[in-house]
Amino acid sequence: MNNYYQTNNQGHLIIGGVDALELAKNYGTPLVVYDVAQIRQQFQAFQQAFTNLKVNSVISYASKAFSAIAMYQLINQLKGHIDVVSGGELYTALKANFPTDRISFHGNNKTKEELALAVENQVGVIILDNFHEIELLEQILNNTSKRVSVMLRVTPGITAHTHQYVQTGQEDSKFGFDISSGQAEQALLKVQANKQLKLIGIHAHIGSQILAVGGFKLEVKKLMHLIREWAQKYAYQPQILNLGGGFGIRYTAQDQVLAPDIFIKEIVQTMRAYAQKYHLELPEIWIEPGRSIVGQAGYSLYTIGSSKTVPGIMPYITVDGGMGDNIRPALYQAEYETVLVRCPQAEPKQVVHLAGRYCESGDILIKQASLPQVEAGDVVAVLATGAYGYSMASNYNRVPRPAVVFAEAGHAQEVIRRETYADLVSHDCFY
Ligand SMILES: Cc1ncc(COP(=O)(O)O)c(C=O)c1O
Ligand SMILES: N[C@@H](CCCC[NH3+])C(=O)O
Repeated sequence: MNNYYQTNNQGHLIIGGVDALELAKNYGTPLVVYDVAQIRQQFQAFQQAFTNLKVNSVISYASKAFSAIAMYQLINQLKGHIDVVSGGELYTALKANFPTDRISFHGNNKTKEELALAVENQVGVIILDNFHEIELLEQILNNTSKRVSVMLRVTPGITAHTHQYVQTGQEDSKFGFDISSGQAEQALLKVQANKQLKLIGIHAHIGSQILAVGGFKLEVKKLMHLIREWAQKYAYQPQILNLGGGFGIRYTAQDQVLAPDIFIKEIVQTMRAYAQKYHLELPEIWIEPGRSIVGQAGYSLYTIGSSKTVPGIMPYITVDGGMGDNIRPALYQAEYETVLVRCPQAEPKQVVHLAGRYCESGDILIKQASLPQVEAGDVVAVLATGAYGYSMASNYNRVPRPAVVFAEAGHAQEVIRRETYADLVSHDCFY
């Protein structure tokens, strides 16, 4: 079969050494389960890749991919950094007692309150995205003696080879200071003019679910060129180059994935070559992987309910979740694979649309999914749902969001409890 899931001696799917049928029985479905060892392995693979190349580096987990107190605890155990993009993610990290000096604060429209929360909690670095934000931060620091470390997010003018909705490095992007029009340079001057802002690095992020290394090499080239220009013109050289995230994962057999060490080796080689060519010191390299840390470690378990068969039309088999817990198929036409939990290795016998339960025709989790014979009550697992699944979940149709379980070494623990109907109305007020 394949290496993307494991089974026990009863032939059932296991996740983190725990029988997935037991997980479905004990915690109910839909259920999101993470194989924690896989998260650790991915994170450590990025750390090790830099260590092998003797490069100073930071792996900052992009927590928008999956944010939870337990997840921040796990990254802390691994001595990693995190990036947060909202007051809510920051608050969650604070609740997890995540060391604030290892937090990067991102976002293209941080509010004054969010920036103040970041300053008050002494986050490691605020990644500045636009002029409005620089002004807000200056207002917060005014009349204090505080000094804040910042990076500038620049848009390098690179169109990553990925879905249009997850491209971010092209000039026509809502994120960051554009390099070619001179905005990035203006931002540099503005930040340098304020002694309370300490510019420690330059940041760029070209997009997400990128499966080839070419875009990253181009990014390095553009950024090293920029650094040379600023070194010559302003005698300024950033100590850090933050290349963002975007490393792609395997969703289906079509995705040819590169291992972290391949990406990192190519990136570092390119950076070393430009550092030598431009007579620059090699900056410390930061990356912000999100999807590649949690994506393949996550599994969504669903119970099959109704089915519909019309002669001459592909059958629909419906599960008890869908776009409320995984919006990605509807939003990006994302593709997934599914297996029958009681027997993942069973021969496929039918091709069906695996539909969700929400009141939208577009709520199809997998179009043309290959499945063995299944019946109502069977549990299926959709694979590689760990990134941007739960984190983008909604209460559409007032369906409670699922529970999330961490499984490791044969032990399972709920890390986010399932929402109840009472939770759903807990913010409603009588009129
Ligand atoms: C600034 C920044 N860093 C990191 C990421 C994480 O990307 P990914 O989950 O693709 O690794 C994103 C999202 O695309 C981002 O916008
Ligand atoms: N939500 C997107 C990724 C967004 C990356 C954020 N900058 C996805 O599911 O593919």
